[in-house]
Amino acid sequence: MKTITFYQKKPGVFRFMGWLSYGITPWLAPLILPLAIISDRTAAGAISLLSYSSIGIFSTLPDTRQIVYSIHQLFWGQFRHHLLSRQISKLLRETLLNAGLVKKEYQETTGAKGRMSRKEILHYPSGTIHKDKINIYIQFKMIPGQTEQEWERKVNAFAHSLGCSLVSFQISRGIVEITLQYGEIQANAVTYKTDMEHNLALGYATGGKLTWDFEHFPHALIIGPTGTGKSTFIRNLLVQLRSEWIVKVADGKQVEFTHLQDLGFDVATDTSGFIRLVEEAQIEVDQRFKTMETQRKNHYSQIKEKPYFLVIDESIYLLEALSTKKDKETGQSERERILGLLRDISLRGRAAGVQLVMIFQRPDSTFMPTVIRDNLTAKIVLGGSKTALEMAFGKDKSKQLDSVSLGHGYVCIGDGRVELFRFPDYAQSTFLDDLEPQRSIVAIQ
Ligand SMILES: Nc1ncnc2c1ncn2[C@@H]1O[C@H](COP(=O)(O)OP(=O)(O)OP(=O)(O)O)[C@@H](O)[C@H]1O
Repeated sequence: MKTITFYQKKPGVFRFMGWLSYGITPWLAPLILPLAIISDRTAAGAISLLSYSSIGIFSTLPDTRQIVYSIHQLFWGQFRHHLLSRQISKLLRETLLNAGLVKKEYQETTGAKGRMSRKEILHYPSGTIHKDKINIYIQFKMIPGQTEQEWERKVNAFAHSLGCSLVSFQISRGIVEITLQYGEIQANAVTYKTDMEHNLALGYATGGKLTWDFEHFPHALIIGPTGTGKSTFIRNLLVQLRSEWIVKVADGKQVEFTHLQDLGFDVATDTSGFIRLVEEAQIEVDQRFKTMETQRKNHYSQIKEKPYFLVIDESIYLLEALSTKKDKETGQSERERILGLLRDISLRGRAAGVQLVMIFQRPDSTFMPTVIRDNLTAKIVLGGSKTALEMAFGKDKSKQLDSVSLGHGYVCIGDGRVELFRFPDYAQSTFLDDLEPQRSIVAIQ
């Protein structure tokens, strides 16, 4: 991680000249040093000439060229670093000023002819800046008298002025922390699962592979409007579900995952199939709980059960199709009954090892009651529409989040912070090719 200096005031020309001289030290030193230490000018000139000839020869020989370049970089890099600090500081000072986050003071002076003049003095907050290959981490100390709200309202301005996207924003004890992403998160490689751990890679965040530990943070909620890469993202998840785990898929779109049937998956494509899968999953929860009770255990792994996944794609289509007519006996409609079962799975699924992965195209509280939503502890938003972000992460956490480009999303696991991540583009044909050998092993067994 590199540190960038934040200049509260525009650095002067002397500082610039100082860094420039430092940057060209390897080229200036052979000229100045001999002259400085040897009083005999002819000898100094000869040493200088010898040094330059050596540098010239070293720069042309393939074996030593790299050494000369590295020495040059060491010094010149510092000068460039100064230029970057100047440039970023300038942009930040402008942003702070335009955002009204600068304290202004006026100084009145009386001139020689008794004329009064008023000078504006600007006090910028002190700050530190760090940078890695992907993010810029900015920390400002609030000026006494400033409020959190003043900063919150303007935080996006920092992202816009630096041409970055906002990754996170936090204020604590007068310290404002802003993380901006300027580089690309690389997510070229599909993650194949090679271990038995009860976790799945969701993609890549700035710190590397992003893993969802579904044992501790059960159930996933995925929201992504059409075209945001939902199906691609699900393929990235499905390919990691180990063949010995139980996987059921309700496919509301009736196209996306239907062909998984050919590979031995239990896929439901219509309403009755969807109802069956939800009922079965809830019965599974019940049965596992009963077995755990009789064996005096409290976790499904202790009764030798495997993780069970119920993946519901396009949940709204499936829930919408359910009848809302109240049953005379139970006083409950079919939709209410199924939502009740889903709620039960979401509440008791963790101990039983039954995981819900619910995918929505649009956020809609009618089909995603708060109680279910709150129990889906891994929340993922692709695309990043404001309503989707608010529904998944709540108003506070989503306030400063911008929409993201294709292949990116935001994730929040448990009570953690919202993180930007990227997932690989994963073609359907490759996915099916990848699954074929896995499932045929199960079929042979
Ligand atoms: N991670 C990614 N990087 C680059 N392109 C991607 C990525 N994920 C998906 N895409 C591209 O975006 C397009 C839409 O992807 P996908 O079909 O998965 O989206 P979707 O949200 O399921 O859309 P729909 O709801 O219309 O089916 C595809 O052309 C796909 O190649």
